[in-house]
Amino acid sequence: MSAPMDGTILHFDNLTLGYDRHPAVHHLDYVIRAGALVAVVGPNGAGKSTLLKGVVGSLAPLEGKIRLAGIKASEIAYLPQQADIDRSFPISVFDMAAMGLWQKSGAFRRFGRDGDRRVGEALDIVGLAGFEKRPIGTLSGGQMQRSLFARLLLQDARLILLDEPFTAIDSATVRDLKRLIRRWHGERRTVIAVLHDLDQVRADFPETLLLAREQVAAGSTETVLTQANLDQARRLTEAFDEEAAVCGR
Ligand SMILES: Nc1ncnc2c1ncn2[C@@H]1O[C@H](COP(=O)(O)OP(=O)(O)OP(=O)(O)O)[C@@H](O)[C@H]1O
Repeated sequence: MSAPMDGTILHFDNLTLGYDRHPAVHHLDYVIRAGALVAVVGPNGAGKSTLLKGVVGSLAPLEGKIRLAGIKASEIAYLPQQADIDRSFPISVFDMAAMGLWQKSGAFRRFGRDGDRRVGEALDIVGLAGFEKRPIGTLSGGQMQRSLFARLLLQDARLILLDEPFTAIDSATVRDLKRLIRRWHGERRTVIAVLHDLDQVRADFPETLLLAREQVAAGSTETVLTQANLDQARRLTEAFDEEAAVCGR
């Protein structure tokens, strides 16, 4: 990876994101270092998915900024929540994974034998060798998640965003996918994952951003995931007014 060891990759500057002028995340100031492995946690509705959507550019800030440092938008890979993925799309496991190559080379390029080999290798790594021709609609939840991780592998991205990658996934798949995340971390890629299982966060993610529409705490996981901070996040999320307008803070 070409990212400097102590460089930053992503800056949130007084960031407010929302829908129809109603903020879902507001006044966030935080910096992510290149190579960091960061969990984003918080109660339901805390704005975690919204934050990732802002980073991939599918939601423009209402206020403030998201700044990428030293990377291009095309170097970001994004795994949406399972509920947001249309599995009725008639595409094979092979072609789904191969989409990971497009981002670098353009959608209509043919990849030839080298591309086919790389897709095969990625499917092998995620444990889906032999599934190449299966329509994605016939996969189990865990198999589908494995095929999406194969796509991420092929994207070869420097910043990887994962929205609830382990929700409703069997334990063997979780174990295998965690291994891939560790591999990405070892390769100095930056990984940001929205997670609900705090034991998982404590075990595998050194850094945590605790959100409740605003930042409650951020930094080393141990200092962020205290009972006091978690209680505060719950109180703030419960008290949030869904109809609130963007404030002038
Ligand atoms: N497309 C949308 N249009 C309007 N409001 C939305 C939209 N998507 C999310 N919201 C609202 O924004 C707020 C934050 O939602 P978000 O999905 O970011 O929360 P979350 O922390 O990811 O929650 P969960 O843990 O339940 O997935 C919620 O009040 C939600 O209803």
